[in-house]
Amino acid sequence: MPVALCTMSHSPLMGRNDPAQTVIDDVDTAFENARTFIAHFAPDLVVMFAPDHYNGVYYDLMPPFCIGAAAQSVGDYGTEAGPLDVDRDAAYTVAREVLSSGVDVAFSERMHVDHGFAQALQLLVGSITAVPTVPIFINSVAEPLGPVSRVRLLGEAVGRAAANLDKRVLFVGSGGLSHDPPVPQFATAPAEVKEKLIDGRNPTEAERNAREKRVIDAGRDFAAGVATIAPLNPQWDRTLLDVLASGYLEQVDSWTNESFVEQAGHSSHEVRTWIAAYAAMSVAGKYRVTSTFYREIPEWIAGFGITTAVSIDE
Ligand SMILES: O=C(O)CCc1cccc(O)c1O
Ligand SMILES: [Fe+2]
Repeated sequence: MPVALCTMSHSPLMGRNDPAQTVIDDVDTAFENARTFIAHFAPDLVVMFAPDHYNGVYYDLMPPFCIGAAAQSVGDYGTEAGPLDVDRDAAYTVAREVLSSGVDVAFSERMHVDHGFAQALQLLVGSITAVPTVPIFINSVAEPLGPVSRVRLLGEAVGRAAANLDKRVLFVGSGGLSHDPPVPQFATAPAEVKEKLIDGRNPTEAERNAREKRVIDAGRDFAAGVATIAPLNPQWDRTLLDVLASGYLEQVDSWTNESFVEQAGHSSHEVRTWIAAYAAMSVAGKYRVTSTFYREIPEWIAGFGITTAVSIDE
């Protein structure tokens, strides 16, 4: 069965701190093209890699990776809340293959996910229940992180599992590219924030609003050039897009986690989701990137990219 790929940046600042209308129009067109691509491919299953931002997964038990056999969206930033339409059988099959490969992935019968999953599903397929999904969490914010080579191996193992599902599988990666939104860091957080990073599920409405306001304010300051967060790095982003399109994904193995932070900001680790998706795609043979959108969008605190790809031997 054929496989296809769509990777995209997400940003909950979309619609909350918008750039010029021409930029929005360009992004809308790119998403429209991605939706057309996906509709044409007609996936039976979405296998989706996405991060979390201390809305669903916390330091009480922080896995590097987790496959969900069932998942709940927390509905942060006005995204759709409630259960995703998870294909449990496919999730178990994928988990078995990944574990057999020696990648020690966590597994959940009630994974909690945030805008990293929900916004992408809503933008690409319309809702969190539109297409059966296997959600795969990739820790992209909570230190310590393993080497990015492990993410590539995770992606390959997922790709092998997908090949045995007898389904048209769309691999999705959600996150990145270069960006440094004000996500708290455990090491430097004050005690009360530390506690929220360990066990912050079900925040009060006031707590959620305060968190979201902090990020929205940061977006406003960043676009005005007065924020203290790291700049976007379009050159780094373009290099990453080139590496992913080249098919020679082992190149990322030499990229240290420190280099991601130094060159592209703390949340650039979210491109782990793109690396995993492309690695999964690579298992089916050579692939061709069929569309690439890229634009720096400081208002959304994102080097903002959208790509689609198909197998060449399809
Ligand atoms: O609320 C948060 O913790 C971060 C929100 C956020 C902002 C910009 C780009 C992102 O990828 C993102 O996730
Ligand atoms: Fe994010």
